[in-house]
Amino acid sequence: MQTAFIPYITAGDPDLATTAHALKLLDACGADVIEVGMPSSDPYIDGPVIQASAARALAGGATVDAVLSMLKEVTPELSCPVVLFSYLGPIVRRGAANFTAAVKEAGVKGLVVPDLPYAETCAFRHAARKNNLELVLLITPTTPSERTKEIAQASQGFIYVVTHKAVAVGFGISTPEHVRQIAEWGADAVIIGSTMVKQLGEATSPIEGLKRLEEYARSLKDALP
Ligand SMILES: O=P(O)(O)OC[C@@H](O)[C@@H](O)c1c[nH]c2ccccc12
Repeated sequence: MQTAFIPYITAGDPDLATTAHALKLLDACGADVIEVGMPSSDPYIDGPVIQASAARALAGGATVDAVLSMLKEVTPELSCPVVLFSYLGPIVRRGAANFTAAVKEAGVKGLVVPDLPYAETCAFRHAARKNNLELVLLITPTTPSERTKEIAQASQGFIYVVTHKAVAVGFGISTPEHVRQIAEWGADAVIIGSTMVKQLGEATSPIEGLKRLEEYARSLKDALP
């Protein structure tokens, strides 16, 4: 079994033109899915690296519309699917129906809404399904097992950790050695967020950042069997 490589980047960090390049580059490096984060002003579920990255993206003018129009341009050129991470705020402001339609229009295949309470997923799933978008749900090792079963059944595409379907493991994965080890456990996918974001965020220029991102992404992809 092959373990899929799923890098995460924040849209608009440091600017949307760089994100467009980064998407093409990660696709060329063999990403199997790319997670794109919609920058949020209160990304409270994210760790410090991605929070800082979202702040830079917002300071650089990455609005919801600007992010979606960048994605609309770029997704036709990618061979791998893009999954959008968005907090509930922008979705509620636009309305679930409008938001999911705009996301679909941008060529996005799936949606992760980390602060969507499970109890609310039903209505939301309906809007997502109408637009052919897969709604990926998350569970943690402390989710009670009954609830885990329910969520695993409701999740589409993959579940962001457990049973019956593709299992994607994420949080704290940063080195080729980690990636190799997770592939040995038999996970269907590994997700790398913070350290991916650092390659762009710690660089002195977008060009240097894209170069670092490419080298880093290749080193992880090469570590997979
Ligand atoms: O950053 P890490 O430790 O590599 O973990 C991935 C995680 O950040 C990424 O999948 C992610 C980005 N935004 C999120 C919001 C909720 C859950 C997960 C995420």
